[in-house]
Amino acid sequence: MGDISFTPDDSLYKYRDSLSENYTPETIVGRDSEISQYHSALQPVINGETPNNTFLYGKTGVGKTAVTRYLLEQLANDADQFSVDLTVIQLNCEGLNSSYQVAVNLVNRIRPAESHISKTGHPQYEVYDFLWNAFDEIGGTILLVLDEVDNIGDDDSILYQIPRARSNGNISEAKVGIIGISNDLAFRENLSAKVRSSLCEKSISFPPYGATELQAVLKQRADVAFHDDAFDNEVVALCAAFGAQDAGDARKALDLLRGAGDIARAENADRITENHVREARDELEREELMDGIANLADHQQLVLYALTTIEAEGETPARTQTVFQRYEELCEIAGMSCRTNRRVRDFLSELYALSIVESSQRNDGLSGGQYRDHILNHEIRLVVNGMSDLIDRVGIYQSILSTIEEADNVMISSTGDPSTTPN
Ligand SMILES: Nc1ncnc2c1ncn2[C@@H]1O[C@H](COP(=O)(O)OP(=O)(O)OP(=O)(O)O)[C@@H](O)[C@H]1O
Repeated sequence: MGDISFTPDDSLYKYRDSLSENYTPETIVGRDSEISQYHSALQPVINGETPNNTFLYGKTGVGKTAVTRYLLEQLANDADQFSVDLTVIQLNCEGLNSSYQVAVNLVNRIRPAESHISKTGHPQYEVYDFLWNAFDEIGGTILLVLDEVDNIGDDDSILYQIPRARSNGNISEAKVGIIGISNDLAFRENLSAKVRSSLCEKSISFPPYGATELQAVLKQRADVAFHDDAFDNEVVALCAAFGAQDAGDARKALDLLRGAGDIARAENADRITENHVREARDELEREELMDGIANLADHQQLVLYALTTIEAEGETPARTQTVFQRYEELCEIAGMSCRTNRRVRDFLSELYALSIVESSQRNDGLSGGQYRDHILNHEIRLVVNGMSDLIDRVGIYQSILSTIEEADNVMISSTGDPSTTPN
């Protein structure tokens, strides 16, 4: 075996970790309006007043956590300077789906390890009492940052109890404010009126990033991550343009830039090109699609297989009924019993929700009726690749044969073995 030693390779990257999730950028760019609203929501803290309960909402990767971290750090510094007694408690509510569990976790977060309470052994009122006492013991101003707050799904919500605790006489020393964060856009609308009015005294919406904002975010990181001559503005602009197209998610745009850097490094290139970005995007799209397809149940995959074979015949967009007929045919080939027409319609809606399929509502001018038609949202070869296990079991449908042969040829030639490379 040849030399397998590892040597540091820093011809491209100066500090690759700055493109990772855990890196905190020195400043936040492209979120001025949200920062200004958030700043005024937090202003009472520094005045020694009761904090506003504030609710942040927006899709994933739009800076809710980054902006919160940035402002709370500044607030903690300024609180020190103006002798405001401030304590910030952060809790991610993922997996905590009742107020009871949230209250237990908060109590244990505040108490030292030796006096933690059991996760099930106390009645709810007792856990709340522990919590009020814990708050009063801390005293001063307390900000509770509850990330993924939409997990808490009960009526007698802690999101209602905490804002009321002072006026109800449960706490006397501490002034507690909640910062709730959610990427479930329907959560706020579905809250009961009483919870909404207490939790959402200030609501701040974080819209998806546009290309200009993403460009600023990426440029700032690229300057830290790469050597000056390893990238140019076109590369950053292309990642930003793709990012804006893909839901305006900064996390994905950063992943794309890092992916492009990694491909360039693997090729020993001394700078990142637009081609590296396109390759990285292909790779990320493939991974995402693979994950999406791998999580589908067999019949959902069969419906996707049906649409894929129709697309390979050049017959998409295809109506639901056409997809259903091909699905029936595939079920028969596979020796599986079919689901109903209605179930297949639901499967298509789910594939649409996962962005695997694109569907549109159409009006039939002559009959005045309405129907939906469907088309793949990705290249056939990627979808076929993601369904390879199912295709192995069901068999290769005639219309996708050439796609599979082409993919095999690519794989054979990429092995670099000239004896097996077709001419
Ligand atoms: N305006 C910004 N300036 C600099 N970096 C940013 C900005 N917005 C987001 N980022 C970076 O993008 C990534 C995702 O952002 P963040 O975690 O804040 O998203 P989020 O809205 O909280 O998403 P989620 O709901 O999934 O938690 C982080 O690495 C963050 O540092």
